[in-house]
Amino acid sequence: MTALTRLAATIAERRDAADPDGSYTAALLAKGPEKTAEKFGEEAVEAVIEAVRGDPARLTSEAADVLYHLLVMCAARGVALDDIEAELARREGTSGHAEKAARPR
Ligand SMILES: N=c1c2ncn([C@@H]3O[C@H](COP(=O)(O)OP(=O)(O)OP(=O)(O)O)[C@@H](O)[C@H]3O)c2ncn1[C@@H]1O[C@H](COP(=O)(O)O)[C@@H](O)[C@H]1O
Repeated sequence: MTALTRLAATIAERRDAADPDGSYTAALLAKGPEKTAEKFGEEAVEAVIEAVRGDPARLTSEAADVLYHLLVMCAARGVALDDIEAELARREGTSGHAEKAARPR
């Protein structure tokens, strides 16, 4: 099991059972899906800033925040890491250029 898989399972547990006083994840989810989306957006912008600045260690840290907040945002809407992995698997082998060219106009 990867750290990402364990993190997704922890987030689902916190969503379904945890006390917001003892869990940041539960406290954030208790504020609603819109708040989780806002936090994801903030963290994504921080990662963009670090990508532009170019320090790999700081970008790694911000990227970890982005993945955590992405999973919390998706959990708030009932989307699991398994669902995202299935979508990625469906796309495997299809070039981004080919997918774009096949879109309805
Ligand atoms: N990976 C993370 C993780 N990454 C970031 N964060 C938290 O995300 C928060 C982001 O900080 P900010 O200052 O941007 O946000 P904020 O303090 O909520 O401020 P507001 O803007 O919301 O007012 C910090 O409290 C970080 O600690 C995380 N909190 C939890 N996890 C994982 O989730 C697990 C469960 O955590 P709990 O739910 O707290 O038990 C942990 O064991 C970790 O594995």
